[in-house]
Amino acid sequence: MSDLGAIPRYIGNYYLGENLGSGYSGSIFRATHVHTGEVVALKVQHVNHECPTNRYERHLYPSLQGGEGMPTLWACGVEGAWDYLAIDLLGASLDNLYRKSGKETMELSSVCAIAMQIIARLEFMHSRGILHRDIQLGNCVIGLPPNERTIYMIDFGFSKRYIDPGTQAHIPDSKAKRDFIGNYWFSSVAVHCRGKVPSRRDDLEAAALMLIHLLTPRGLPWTRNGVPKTDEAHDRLKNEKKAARPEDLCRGLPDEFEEFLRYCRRLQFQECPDYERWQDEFRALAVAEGFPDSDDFVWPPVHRPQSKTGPRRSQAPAPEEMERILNDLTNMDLGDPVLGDREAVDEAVRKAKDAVKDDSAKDDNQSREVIEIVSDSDDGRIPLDCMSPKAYKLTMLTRRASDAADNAALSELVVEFIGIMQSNKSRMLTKEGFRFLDTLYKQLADPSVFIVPMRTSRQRSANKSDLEKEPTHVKLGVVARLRREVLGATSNRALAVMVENFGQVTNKSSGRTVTKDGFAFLEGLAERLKVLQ
Ligand SMILES: Nc1ncnc2c1ncn2[C@@H]1O[C@H](COP(=O)(O)OP(=O)(O)OP(=O)(O)O)[C@@H](O)[C@H]1O
Repeated sequence: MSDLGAIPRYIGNYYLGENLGSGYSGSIFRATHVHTGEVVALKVQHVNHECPTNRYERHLYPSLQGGEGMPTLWACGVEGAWDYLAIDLLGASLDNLYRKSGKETMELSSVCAIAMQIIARLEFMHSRGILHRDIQLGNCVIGLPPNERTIYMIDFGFSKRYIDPGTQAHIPDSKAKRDFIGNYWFSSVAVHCRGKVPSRRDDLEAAALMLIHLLTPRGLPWTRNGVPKTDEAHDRLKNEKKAARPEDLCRGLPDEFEEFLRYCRRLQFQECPDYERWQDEFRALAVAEGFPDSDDFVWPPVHRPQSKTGPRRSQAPAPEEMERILNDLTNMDLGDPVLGDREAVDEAVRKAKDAVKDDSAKDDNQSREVIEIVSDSDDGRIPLDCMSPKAYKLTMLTRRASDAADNAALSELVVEFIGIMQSNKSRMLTKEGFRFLDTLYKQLADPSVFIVPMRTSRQRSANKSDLEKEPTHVKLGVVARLRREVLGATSNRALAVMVENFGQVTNKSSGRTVTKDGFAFLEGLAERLKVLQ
């Protein structure tokens, strides 16, 4: 830590004012240029500091100039015993904003904006051949007006070039034991717990963990005991981090967060992340939740009347509880046979389903209520009224698919499925999308089950192993082949196998995204279903 008392009042033509923050390696002051009057943030560090981060930053800053959300470097140098950097004066860090809000979690709209902006910042830094390596809330700050909606990256003291400027070669991977670089909370499992060399994927994983942290009451589990003070405590923290499964960390959150974390962890050491795709995913999520189509970070967040922000948790009864309530209602003697009369129930169910058919595209609240009462719970995780519109529509579509009476009805549902997938910016097949394909498969594989609603998942016996045995280049061509072959299919059974293959290949693809070939296959499927009765 710098000796604050020893820092002079003037350094490099700057007059030092208020101390804005002090870190392990130095202090930051609001400072005014003595000739121009320009106000900057002056990062000051003793030249003999054991960890000369200012010196590192000074060499990296020039490569980052001009990027959105990258502070401008106004001056730098050494004066006497002091190494200084004069950079844009910025506003509060995300950490400060989050703490001061006093809320358990950040609003989903804010987190989506943070996601889009941080991914864009990393894309820029990586495009300049630099890794951040210390992504955390304290290193993301908002600008001062008029830039208060922009998030800036600061603190490049741990940053490093991963591309050799001379040879353009990527840094090599290494199994050699190395000191940990990063932070306890958000550094990736590979870097923090397994001692791997950081690369682009690890910056992204840190961002993913940070986003999940913001949406989790009391934060990520391993952050709850504070900074570890002993090696044993640090080891415990690492073990907890390593053991935490994405599905547990992201329980109750929109799927995108779990998908993003898994995606980051699947990336290879030298692989270039698909930054654009993930910015699109979080933009699409925000839009699907009814927020503006913008990555502006608006703070404090604007109140939304029909907010579904924060983790999707609901006050609605658990599925078992709901079933018990319905049973009790059915058994009650209310005089008139209302719920107790099977025929009345069946009639109500039929009407409700008709209403949904008419209204399914409109997200009608009234029909939604009816459906919730007559339908069984989805998977017990996210109640219908808490789902994103895309998830909700796909869930409704799946229910209609399980009740479909013939191929013509299935054909129409496939067309609707295409419509839902294409109306969303994200073409990723979510678990609701997979459920629709599953149901379609079941209907096609065994036509005798038509009309009987199937709510349970079942084991599929078809030749999964054949597909798994195929080499990657064959797999890549599977959807293109399906697209061609679907038009010549002669039975529902053949279509079922194709739907299954399509689901498996998409599930194995890195983005689980429905490609152009995928949509063409689905269109062909809808056509074929009309022909095969
Ligand atoms: N440009 C800036 N404008 C305003 N405040 C800033 C600026 N840069 C940093 N700060 C404040 O100073 C704090 C420390 O900054 P920074 O992280 O760059 O320094 P550091 O010495 O590397 O810190 P640490 O050792 O904690 O990583 C930040 O959390 C932030 O609150």
